[in-house]
Amino acid sequence: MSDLTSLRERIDTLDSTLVDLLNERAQVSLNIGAAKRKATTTEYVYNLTTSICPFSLPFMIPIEQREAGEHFNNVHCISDSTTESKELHVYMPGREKEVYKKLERLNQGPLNHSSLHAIFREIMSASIALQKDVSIAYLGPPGTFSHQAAYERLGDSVAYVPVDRISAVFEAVEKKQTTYGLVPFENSTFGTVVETMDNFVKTSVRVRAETYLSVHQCLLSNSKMEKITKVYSHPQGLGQTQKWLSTHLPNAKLIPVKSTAEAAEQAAQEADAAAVCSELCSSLYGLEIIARDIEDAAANTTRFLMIGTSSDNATKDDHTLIHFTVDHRQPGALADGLKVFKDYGLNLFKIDSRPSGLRPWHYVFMVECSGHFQNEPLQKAVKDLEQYCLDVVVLGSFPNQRPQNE
Ligand SMILES: O=C(O)C(=O)C[C@]1(C(=O)O)C=C[C@@H](O)C=C1
Repeated sequence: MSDLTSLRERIDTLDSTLVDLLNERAQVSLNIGAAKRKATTTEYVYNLTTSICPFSLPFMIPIEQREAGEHFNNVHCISDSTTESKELHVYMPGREKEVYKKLERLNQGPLNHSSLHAIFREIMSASIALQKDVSIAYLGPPGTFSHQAAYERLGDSVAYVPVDRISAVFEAVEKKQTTYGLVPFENSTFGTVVETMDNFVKTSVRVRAETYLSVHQCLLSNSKMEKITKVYSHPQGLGQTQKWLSTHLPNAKLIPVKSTAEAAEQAAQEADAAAVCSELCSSLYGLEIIARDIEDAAANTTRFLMIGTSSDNATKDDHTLIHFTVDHRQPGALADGLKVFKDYGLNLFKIDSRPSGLRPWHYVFMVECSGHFQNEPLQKAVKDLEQYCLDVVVLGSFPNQRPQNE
């Protein structure tokens, strides 16, 4: 027998063991699904009859009441209680983070970590789909960076639903048309995605997970570089490549559209047009790659948030997103409000403000801090913050997934 034949026989035997093991794992996952279903029903009955959350007010007051000023001194805490616990949550970002960490520890090679990660991404994707039909809405059409980020997170076994605006991602989750949604939150070069922020201020969805994607922009077109007169992209795409575009295409008209993949779709239909988008759009929309890696900053990364109807349970390393409006009539209210995070040892990572939409020069502040809303320090901080605010909304907690070298 040749070496090759015997080595292939060895692979055949191992494959057969792998299939058995994968199915054994899948059966355990089905049992986990059944256990979660049972726990969900029990938890629901329990939470309806007891008040375990210190802030057990409804999560979000209707926008009409806010506009009428009926939102003063309201704290809305996301708890495991009432309506949200009726749902079976199969995507557990905290548990997945633990699984991936354990795999890295166990892995002695020759498989590298990222190959093992990709294999287990698909194993867990299949596992999720066995427990429940899962779908995720993203800013489409197919080929956007949102699409890629969602796929990297949830793998091949769930359904991907493209929508045409970021607000439609929120809507799909709110109306339970999809299980989850994925929205771009901030880019390391071009900053906060304001459309996402504005939707967070008026939504009832909760943050479930975060995910980071290295973003490499390409210039795609079916025209030669010297013939290009217009460039389509999402404002973030144009923003992340502004130096490159002003150097290489100083006279081109820059046209913002709703997404990078829509830009590719548009550029494919017009002469002398190009799109700033992902390389993937080249094959999806039939465009040539004119230039690769045209982002102005080498480590161009976009951070996305996965939204759903609830957050996952606390892990050892979580972040929480909160928005609040301060009472301007109290001097120093914002400074006092921010100090509560320090008082409870909670690190502040990010603070943004947006017009509240209620009246001119009135702002909603969005902060991201360490900690989980299920844990005492954050619960106490939120309670103290209430003293300085007209309204406090905890948007959710999620495991910290920031790449370690950043
Ligand atoms: O541990 C769970 O809760 C599971 O549902 C199992 C499992 C897995 O296959 O390992 C599947 C999906 C979750 O996102 C995390 C883990």
